[in-house]
Amino acid sequence: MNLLDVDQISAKQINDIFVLADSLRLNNEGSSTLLAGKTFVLFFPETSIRTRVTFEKGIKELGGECILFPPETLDKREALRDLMNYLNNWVDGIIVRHSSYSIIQELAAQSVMPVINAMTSENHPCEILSDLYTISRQRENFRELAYTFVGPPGNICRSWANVASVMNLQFNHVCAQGYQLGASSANYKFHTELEDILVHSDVILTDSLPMDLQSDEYISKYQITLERMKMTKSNAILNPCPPFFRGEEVSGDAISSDYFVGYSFKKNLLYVQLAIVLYCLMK
Ligand SMILES: NC(=O)NCCC[C@H](N)C(=O)O
Repeated sequence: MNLLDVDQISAKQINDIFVLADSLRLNNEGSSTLLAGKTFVLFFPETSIRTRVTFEKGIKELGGECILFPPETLDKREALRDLMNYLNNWVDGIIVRHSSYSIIQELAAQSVMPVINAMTSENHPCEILSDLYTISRQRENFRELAYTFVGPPGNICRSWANVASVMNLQFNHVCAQGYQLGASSANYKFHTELEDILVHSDVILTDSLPMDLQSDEYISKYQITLERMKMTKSNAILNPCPPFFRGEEVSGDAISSDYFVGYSFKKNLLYVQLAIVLYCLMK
């Protein structure tokens, strides 16, 4: 199977991926040859760091091989259908970061092997599944928490909204008027007043700001500062999507505080992405 976005898999499948990630994390014996003889083609821009390091490291640790191309390789004149029908001869999986989600969907439609979306402009399923996995292993009541995303309705916001609807989570989106992701639902509520919703929030999520939101007016109203984090529920956490920018969507004092869950929070990207690879190969 493919992993194109979180709203294309079920809550049970997400749970199965999380259980697989547990066993990889706890380093079950014999796992080191699970991908022996398997070859993965990766399409990543040179600027990708975390997602690529963890996919490549994980695949190699389980005995698999990675062949890396820049995503522009997919923008050549050759029809993707032709490219995929050649790759189908030799390759066991495709992992692709490309701005265009429709290119990834087209690759998947032509592929006999799993295609995994490693981020598009529309969505970022692997990152969000990894974040939710980490929260779920730190907080047993993760399904009852209030998740508040403050920022643009981009790829990170959209994948959080999608996972919220699959897992039936309470997801708040806070941004300026006009930046709503979609209609309100049981799992998606849009707000323009940050302070009003912080008091009901357990997990604060951010993404970097596009140019049109990098104004003093927006930043003073919506930046996550230490003072604002103090308004949240007890035990609340701040999980900014990297790369994050101090002085823009988050303040330096919020990042230096105990609310920031830290760099180790992303450690599970390695296990969750590998679990996704193994799960997609099995199904
Ligand atoms: N760690 C990552 O994979 N970063 C995600 C960056 C998300 C950001 N909205 C972007 O599209 O560049």
